[in-house]
Amino acid sequence: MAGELVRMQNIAKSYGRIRAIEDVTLTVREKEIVGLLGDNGAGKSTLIKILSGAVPATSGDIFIRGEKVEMRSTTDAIARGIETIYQDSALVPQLSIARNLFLGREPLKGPRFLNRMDQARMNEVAAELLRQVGITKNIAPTTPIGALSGGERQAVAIARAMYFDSDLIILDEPTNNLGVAETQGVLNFVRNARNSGHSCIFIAHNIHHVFQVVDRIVVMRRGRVVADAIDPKKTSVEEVEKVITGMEP
Ligand SMILES: Nc1ncnc2c1ncn2[C@@H]1O[C@H](COP(=O)(O)OP(=O)(O)OP(=O)(O)O)[C@@H](O)[C@H]1O
Repeated sequence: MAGELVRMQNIAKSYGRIRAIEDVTLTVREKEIVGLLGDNGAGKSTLIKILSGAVPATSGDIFIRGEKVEMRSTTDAIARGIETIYQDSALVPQLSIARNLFLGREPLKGPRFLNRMDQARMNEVAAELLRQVGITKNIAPTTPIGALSGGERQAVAIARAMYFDSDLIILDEPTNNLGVAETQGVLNFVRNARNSGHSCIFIAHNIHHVFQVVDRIVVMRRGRVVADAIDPKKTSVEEVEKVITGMEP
């Protein structure tokens, strides 16, 4: 079995007097796709915000490949190989696809002190990535992000995480507001992510989408993990719905 990539151990988070999550332990193995499910307010977003460095935990520890780490900012998390993709993920609509792919990590050309971006190289890599993530329509790397559909934007954000070789890609509701074909595109990217050696945490309200791509389902309810080893191949959507709502016998 593949090794453990991430372990969040006994994590708690309070916002003032509100306990958003309590004593949560979550692990993700190498090349594993974990589906994180739970009703509104169950604590899913809070948990992944802690892992992505966006908010600090009140208590608990995070380990990456067994080493204890501090996630003080999203930059810390990205440096540790954890990339989070939200709906409309930090892409700049006015900038081109190529510029968005390299945002903050642009390749340079000529002497370093001139700080000149290598536009041709960015376009070349972007064109190849667009092909890899299945944007086969004739979209040039110089197209502004603002001209793309929701699904195509997700594809660009996922391509970015894959190109910079993030170990763990967190997708928070990536299929929200997407059409059928675009949704299938995103689900394909997730499958490809595993095939190319990445791990994912996939959060979606649509359980059917989660069932299609994940290796294991974790369910949160009222700030706690109530199930963490559900195999989607061995259960039904209805059974998982019961766990989510707390209606199981
Ligand atoms: N910034 C905040 N300040 C105060 N309370 C918060 C804050 N963020 C989240 N909470 C509370 O923490 C709890 C967990 O919320 P969280 O957003 O993590 O749940 P979720 O499972 O992601 O829900 P959803 O599916 O609706 O996004 C909720 O009770 C929520 O109201």
